[in-house]
Amino acid sequence: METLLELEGVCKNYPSFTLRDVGFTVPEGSIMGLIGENGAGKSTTIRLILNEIRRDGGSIRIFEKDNIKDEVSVKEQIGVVFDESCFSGEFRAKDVDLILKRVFKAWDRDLYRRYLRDFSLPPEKKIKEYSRGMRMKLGIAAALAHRPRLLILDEATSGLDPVMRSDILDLLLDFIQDEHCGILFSSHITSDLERVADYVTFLHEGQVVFSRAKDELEEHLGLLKCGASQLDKLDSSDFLRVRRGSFECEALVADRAAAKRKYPELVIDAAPLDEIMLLYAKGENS
Ligand SMILES: Nc1ncnc2c1ncn2[C@@H]1O[C@H](COP(=O)(O)OP(=O)(O)OP(=O)(O)O)[C@@H](O)[C@H]1O
Repeated sequence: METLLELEGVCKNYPSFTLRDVGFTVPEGSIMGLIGENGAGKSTTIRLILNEIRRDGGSIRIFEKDNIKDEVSVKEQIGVVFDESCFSGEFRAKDVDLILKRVFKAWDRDLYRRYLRDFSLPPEKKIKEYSRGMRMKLGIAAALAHRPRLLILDEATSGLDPVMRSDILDLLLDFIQDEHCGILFSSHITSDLERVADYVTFLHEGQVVFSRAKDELEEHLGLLKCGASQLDKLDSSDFLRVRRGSFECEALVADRAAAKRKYPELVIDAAPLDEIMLLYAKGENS
């Protein structure tokens, strides 16, 4: 199985933010979810992959080629969807067709028109007259109509209603039916990632906390809940992160089965992605 995208030791320094040593891979036939709180570095990572900003260290390989040296050829096979439409509001969907057929060698007009029909997007209407969901769907149609192997979505489902989000997630699942394709999908809507992602990379304050198969996370990580006095009696080396509330405390454990054996009297459930994010954002080291 080929690796579609591979980041190794990627760094970017801004005056008040550093993306440090970021690494993860997206294999063929899979969806990688990139999660993290606001400002964690998700968009910065995506902009580095697309060579829109200069990286300060590390390497990025797309289809096993360098993302800078081979930028033109790799971009021909990448579809990108941002959280805001990148087309002028004065354009119509039919103008996007005319523009992108000059940009991409593999632009498929029939496929694009089929997406417009399937998504109920009127080709004659100005984009500024579309709803947010319609603009998002137009972005997805445009990203898919040149038949990319790698689809990159930056917060593409945020601000959409559950029905529209569900449609888009179904479309993504459909896209990776072709096992040579893959998706990098950044979102802070953890339930969307829980539904479709095969792998999850969690960015926190510019660093990767983990990059693992979603099933593995569900199987191994655990969320322990107990009172403050009880927590103080437990072995803090078992915990990755701890959050102390006035009534209840939560601790994230790396090995749920081992923690259950050690503390059979306590409730230790699987840790949902939003709880993991919360514990890293608001909790403390044990
Ligand atoms: N051009 C820039 N100059 C300076 N700082 C920047 C620039 N672009 C981004 N940053 C900073 O980098 C940090 C990470 O931003 P980024 O947009 O990557 O986060 P994010 O995880 O995508 O957040 P969100 O979920 O809110 O979109 C932020 O602190 C931001 O202020």
